[in-house]
Amino acid sequence: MAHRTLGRAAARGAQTLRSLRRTTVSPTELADGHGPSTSCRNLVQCSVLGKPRETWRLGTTTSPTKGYSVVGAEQQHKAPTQPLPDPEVMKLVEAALGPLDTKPLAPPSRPVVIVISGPSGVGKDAVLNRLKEQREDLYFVVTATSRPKRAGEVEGRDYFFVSKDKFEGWIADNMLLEYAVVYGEYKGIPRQQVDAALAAGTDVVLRIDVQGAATVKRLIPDCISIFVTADSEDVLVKRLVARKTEPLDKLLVRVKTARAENDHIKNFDYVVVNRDGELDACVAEVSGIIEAEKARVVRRHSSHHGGHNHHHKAQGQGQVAP
Ligand SMILES: Nc1ncnc2c1ncn2[C@@H]1O[C@H](COP(=O)(O)OP(=O)(O)OP(=O)(O)O)[C@@H](O)[C@H]1O
Ligand SMILES: Nc1nc2c(ncn2[C@@H]2O[C@H](COP(=O)(O)O)[C@@H](O)[C@H]2O)c(=O)[nH]1
Repeated sequence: MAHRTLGRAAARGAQTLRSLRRTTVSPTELADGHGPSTSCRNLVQCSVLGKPRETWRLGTTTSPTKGYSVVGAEQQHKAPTQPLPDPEVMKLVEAALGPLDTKPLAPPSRPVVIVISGPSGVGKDAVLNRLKEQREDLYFVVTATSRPKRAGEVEGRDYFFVSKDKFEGWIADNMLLEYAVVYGEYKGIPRQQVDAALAAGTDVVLRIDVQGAATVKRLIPDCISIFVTADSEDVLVKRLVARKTEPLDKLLVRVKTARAENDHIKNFDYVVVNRDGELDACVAEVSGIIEAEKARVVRRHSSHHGGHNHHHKAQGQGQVAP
């Protein structure tokens, strides 16, 4: 699948970046033609010539006292050379044991459902939007709502915006995996999106409120649930106020709800703090959790099928008609 290939390429790129090492060269070394390598010198020269973006991308920093600190020197090094297997010995092994199997030794990981939840304004959308850019291997479900579209929101990207009547029709037709009334409006997960992605072997990400997370955990016990929180209540509320999407009365409801939601952290598998100004760190943590969970042997055992049996009627919560 094309997007899986892209995902693997992204992971390889991240690995390469992780393996980069910091080295230091002085301007004199550069002028002399010494230093780590030609392309590394070029990177530093970019910085000297005032192209900060080029050098920033590879993590280069400048130091007035020590010269120029460069990340990227190791990129020039070849992977350690592997000795070639002796063909004669290979023949002897195959003669003794029969043809060697080229199938992957690790069983493939079954697709997982990842639930991202947390209080309003904590940054769930911000985290997921960044994750989308990095992880083309994941499917991000677009949920449905009866809430009116906010300025800047796009149909089919942020939500499927539908009337209350239409939403209730979907409930009656069992088209929603989960639904709830959140801040007085219907929100629900179109079942078909989840089923299609899982059937294609793709991991699915759901961004839902805490009551929805509890419902999905009950329907899909082996889902990975992650509660995103902020540094403090003060930081959370400042974020919500700065977003300017709610009038004061509705904002107060969200803050009161956030207080109650925080008590539900214990029901989640993971809690991740989306620290102020450190969105990327939060995204990396979420991505790391997903990778670690997918590497768990229990998720790879082909005979284990726990979890994805969610084909009974959606259990809406707080089903007071909005
Ligand atoms: N790490 C961060 N540091 C500073 N600001 C952030 C951070 N993460 C998100 N924000 C900002 O906080 C605001 C709220 O974020 P966002 O809309 O993603 O929250 P949310 O959890 O999806 O909210 P809701 O549940 O109401 O949809 C946005 O203006 C966003 O840009
Ligand atoms: N239980 C569900 N909650 C959902 C779903 N889709 C979104 N949400 C959550 O609603 C709140 C408020 O969102 P907003 O866009 O009005 O600010 C937020 O916490 C979302 O995660 C869903 O399908 N089910």
